[in-house]
Amino acid sequence: MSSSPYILILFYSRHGSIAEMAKHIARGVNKVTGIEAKIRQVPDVSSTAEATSPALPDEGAPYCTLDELSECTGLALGSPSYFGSMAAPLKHFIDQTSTLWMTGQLIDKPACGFTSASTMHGGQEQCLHSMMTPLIHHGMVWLGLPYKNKELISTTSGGTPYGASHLASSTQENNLTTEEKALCEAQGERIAKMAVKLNS
Ligand SMILES: Cc1cc2nc3c(=O)[nH]c(=O)nc-3n(C[C@H](O)[C@H](O)[C@H](O)COP(=O)(O)O)c2cc1C
Repeated sequence: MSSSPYILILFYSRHGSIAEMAKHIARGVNKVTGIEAKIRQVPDVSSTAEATSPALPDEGAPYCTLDELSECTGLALGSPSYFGSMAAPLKHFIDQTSTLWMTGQLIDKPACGFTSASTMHGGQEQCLHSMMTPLIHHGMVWLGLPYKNKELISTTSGGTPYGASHLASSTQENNLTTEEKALCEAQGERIAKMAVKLNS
C-alpha cells in the first residue's frame, strides 16, 4: 500500500485537452487535506500489433501501472470523446484490469470521469457513460457533478452533471474556459472529499 492516500487521475490525451483538464482536477484534489493527486497516462495503441511504446512517454505524466490503479483511494478517468465513447488506448488499459476485478481491489472506491470533444453535441455525456460502465463492474462508486456548481448552468461550452468536459473547438484549442476550469476543480475536490470520508 502506498504511504499516503491518493486520487489517481488517469487519462489518455492525443492533442492535450484532456492532459490540461487533468491538471485542473489535480488542483481540486490538492485542496483537500489528507489526500493528494497522482497524475498518470496510458500509452497509445497501434494498429500494428507488434509495435510497442517506449517505457517512458516522450512528454507528460508517466504511464500508469496496475499497482498504481489498485492502490488508489479514488479514480478520476479522462478520455477524449471518440465517436461517443472512450478512446481505445484507455479501454485497452482497462481491459487489462481483470485481476483487479477478480480480487475486488476497486470495490467501494469513488470514481469520476472527464472528457473533451470538438463539437458541442458530439457525445461528451455518452463518452462519460462509457467510462462509468467498466468502473461500475469494478464495484466503484460513480460521482457526477451536482448543480450546486453554478457553472453547470452558466457554461456555454463544456461541463455536464455526469462529469467535467471541455469543448475543444478550433478557436479554443486546449484553453479551458473559466467555467470548465471551475468544474474540473470542483470535480477533483469532490472526489477527494468523498475518498477521505469513505476511508475515515
Ligand atoms: C478518432 C476520433 C474520433 C473523434 N470523435 C469525436 C466525436 O464523436 N465527437 C466530437 O465532438 N469530437 C470527436 N473527436 C474530437 C476529439 O474528441 C477532441 O479533439 C478532443 O478534444 C481530443 O482530446 P485531446 O486533445 O486530449 O486528445 C474525435 C477525434 C478523433 C481523433
